[in-house]
Amino acid sequence: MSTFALMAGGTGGHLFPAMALAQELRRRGHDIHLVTDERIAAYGADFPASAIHIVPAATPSIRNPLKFAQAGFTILGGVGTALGILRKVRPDAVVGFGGYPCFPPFLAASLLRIPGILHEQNAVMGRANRALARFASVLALSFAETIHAEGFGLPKVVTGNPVRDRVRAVAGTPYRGLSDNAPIALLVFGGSQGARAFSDIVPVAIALLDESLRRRLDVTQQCREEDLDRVAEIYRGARVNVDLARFFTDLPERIAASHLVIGRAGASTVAELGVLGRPAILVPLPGSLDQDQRANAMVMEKGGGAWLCEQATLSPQSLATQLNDLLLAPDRLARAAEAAQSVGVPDAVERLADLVEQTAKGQS
Ligand SMILES: CC(=O)N[C@H]1[C@@H](OP(=O)(O)OP(=O)(O)OC[C@H]2O[C@@H](n3ccc(=O)[nH]c3=O)[C@H](O)[C@@H]2O)O[C@H](CO)[C@@H](O)[C@@H]1O
Repeated sequence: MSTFALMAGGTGGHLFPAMALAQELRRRGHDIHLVTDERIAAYGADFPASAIHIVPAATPSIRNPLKFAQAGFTILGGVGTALGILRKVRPDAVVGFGGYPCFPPFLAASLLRIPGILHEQNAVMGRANRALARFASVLALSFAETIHAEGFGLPKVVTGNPVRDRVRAVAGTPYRGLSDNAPIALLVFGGSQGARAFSDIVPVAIALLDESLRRRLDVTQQCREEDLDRVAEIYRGARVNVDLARFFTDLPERIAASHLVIGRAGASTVAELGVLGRPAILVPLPGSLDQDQRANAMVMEKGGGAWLCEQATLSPQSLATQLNDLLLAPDRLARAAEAAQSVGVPDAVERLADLVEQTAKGQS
């Protein structure tokens, strides 16, 4: 039995792959500790670890010198806290999943000469991971082609992005094709924090569809708290069945049950659509520094499993036209479902767990 410390920023995107790995390593009899930030309270209630350690972290902002200095002190404090934790836990290896909260503990592990695996979930290597690469023993990638993953002189292994047991439990559910006049399950979600743009655009687009399509729709939509009432009102006016929530804990089952998904293109979203094999309209989060979601969506689109739509050109009218075309073309949806599945990596978690065990034994 070995002990591993997993390090991940406390939101869904980084935390869910860490959770998937923790589940697998525990099945293999290992002891797991999680090192994260205080946001864990919202997402990590059922994280399988013998202890969850909170380490202070900050995102350095280069534009503001005062904030930059403050962040520097917080990070130094975080390294100190992490050194104390790691000396006590004595992990055989640490695994960093990216995000600035990983920075202090991963650095601390390197100071203590504990082998470190970095996992990148996106098709663009994130800034925190790039900054940490020189302290790592090996880099695990989700996509064979990952932008900015070159030049670190590190061994690289393509493992895929691990998905949680809850996703794996429904993998293999066959895609139910659309048939004439039968209900249509449409799932709309915006990543772990919801997407305001989907509340603005999707219900209005659906209200523009022909009545014959609208009455067949069963919509599930994740909405931010403040948008729930206005979105419910639009669906009510359009006489469309809808299930709205701020966060669906049973999202994997809902993805499996859907005919079509409208989503952002965060790394776990794309990995889950692949493992479950469901067609999607992907609208990458605009304005992010590295355009990581755009790169993730492009992998899925290239594989034939999704249609990439830029938010800048998405309007209720354009979405209504696209939905109308797709929902009246069951064959296109079924082909895209199959193509999405061929992009998925269902055994990513085993591959990553193998790599972690090998690295701890010094075999990587
Ligand atoms: C705004 C932001 O920083 N986004 C980043 C964040 O995405 P973010 O965390 O939003 O998105 P991801 O797609 O990676 O993860 C969302 C996760 O939440 C789950 N889910 C979502 C809605 C719901 O109601 N229920 C539910 O369980 C999904 O199943 C999925 O597992 O991390 C990703 C991985 O580094 C990056 O690609 C994103 O760019």
